[in-house]
Amino acid sequence: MSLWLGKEPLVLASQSKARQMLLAKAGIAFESDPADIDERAIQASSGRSAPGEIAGLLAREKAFSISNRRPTRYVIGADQTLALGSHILNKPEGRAQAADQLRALAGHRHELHAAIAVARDGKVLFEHVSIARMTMRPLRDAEIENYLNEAGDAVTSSVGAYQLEGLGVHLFERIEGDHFTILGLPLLPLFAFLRSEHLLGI
Ligand SMILES: Nc1nc2c(ncn2[C@@H]2O[C@H](COP(=O)(O)OP(=O)(O)OP(=O)(O)O)[C@@H](O)[C@H]2O)c(=O)[nH]1
Repeated sequence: MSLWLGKEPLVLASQSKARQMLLAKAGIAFESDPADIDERAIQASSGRSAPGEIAGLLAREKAFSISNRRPTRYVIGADQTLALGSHILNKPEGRAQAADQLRALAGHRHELHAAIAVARDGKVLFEHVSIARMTMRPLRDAEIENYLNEAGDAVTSSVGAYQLEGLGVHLFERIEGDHFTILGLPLLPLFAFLRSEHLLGI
């Protein structure tokens, strides 16, 4: 018996290499079909400020946008929002912004709100938001520069300018939350839902 029992592969509405890797390593047959939505415009027009609500809204919008053009397919949308107190940070656009973000995060605890939504034929069947709490070490400017020299452009593909499973581990003194939430795809609640839909063989 294979692991994925769906008639057709899952559709992951994401260009995120981390999310694709997590599904692939979990043995799930899927196709990537990134949602081309304007996340910042949707966030701005939503009037929402709570990080979990923003992440949930964007995950739903991504799942909807792909589900409406992939009839009968189970589509996963995901989004991750970083909250430092009441400030919300998005993926840094380049090295300078990554350095600024790390200077702001260093010595403080921030939250990662990771949302998923599963849609089918334009209807949301499941949604969930998980939170991880990340305590970053105090960092001298020289440490930040050294980290950025070593980590390179990869820092712009993550909302906090780090890949925890890589060099990002050096930035932290405490982590509360599961690995999948931190990488942006809470697999445990997602798989519990898919199992309830008899789509998983384990
Ligand atoms: N590899 C890795 N990726 C991380 C980590 N923390 C956050 N991310 C990634 O940061 C990105 C958060 O930005 P999002 O806007 O949610 O997603 P995206 O990368 O734009 O991709 P879409 O799903 O297509 O919107 C996701 O790709 C997460 O996988 C981490 O510790 N390691």
